[in-house]
Amino acid sequence: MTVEPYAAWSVIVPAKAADRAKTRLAPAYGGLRPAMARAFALDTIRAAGDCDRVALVIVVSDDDVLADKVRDRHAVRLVADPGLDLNAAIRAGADVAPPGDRVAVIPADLPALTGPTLATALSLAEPYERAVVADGEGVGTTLLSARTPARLRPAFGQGSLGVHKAGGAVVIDLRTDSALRRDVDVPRHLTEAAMLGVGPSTRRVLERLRRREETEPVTDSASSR
Ligand SMILES: Nc1nc2c(ncn2[C@@H]2O[C@H](COP(=O)(O)OP(=O)(O)OP(=O)(O)O)[C@@H](O)[C@H]2O)c(=O)[nH]1
Ligand SMILES: C=C(OP(=O)(O)O)C(=O)O
Repeated sequence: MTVEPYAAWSVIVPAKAADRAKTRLAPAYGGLRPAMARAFALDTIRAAGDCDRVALVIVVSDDDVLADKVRDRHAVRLVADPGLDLNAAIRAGADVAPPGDRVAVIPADLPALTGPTLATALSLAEPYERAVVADGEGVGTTLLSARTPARLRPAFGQGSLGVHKAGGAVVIDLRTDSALRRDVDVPRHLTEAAMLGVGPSTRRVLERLRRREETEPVTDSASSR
């Protein structure tokens, strides 16, 4: 009997430089925001690297600290950010993916993602020319895949799920509480990700946050919020 080998996947992870990333978290977490953004990226990259379906993780970023932490990891390739926008960064990643590999892109803000969860999504996406996973709100995109890098055609941005569906991407129906659907844009999302269980880098930042909250005096106005 001939057993078909599993397809090899390249997974692109675009990550904004941490000093500019995750600005919607700034009001809640202040000075910890850059460390938090970088920790989400590190845990997302770790999960992609842990996924047994993934042959290559392509990290597109200008974040030097992040680059130093991942450059020696097995099967990670670093690509410079073209400095335009998210879709241009993804296209720069797709340009270096092996042309015969299936390719997927996930945002770098999935701190609860694990290798097996990503493997399940990639297996479900495999039969399709293009496939998409919806974020927890069912509006944005947390995974876009294509049979070849040239066919990825990323259209991330507000309401991207609808745009990707209109472009023919088939929706991969994961449970709403899948870690692959819990991107962290606002503080409530971080609470939800923490309940799912985040990776080690994000755990360390949450521990710093807890210590900071313990040492900060609670004022009357703060306690009444
Ligand atoms: N390399 C790269 N990554 C990007 C760029 N824009 C967004 N991203 C990444 O794409 C993912 C999804 O983007 P957003 O959720 O909008 O992240 P963000 O822009 O850091 O967050 P906000 O400032 O709160 O809007 C995040 O992991 C970002 O780091 C870009 O221009 N270049
Ligand atoms: C960029 C996107 O969304 P967000 O900024 O909400 O993560 C998207 O879902 O395409």
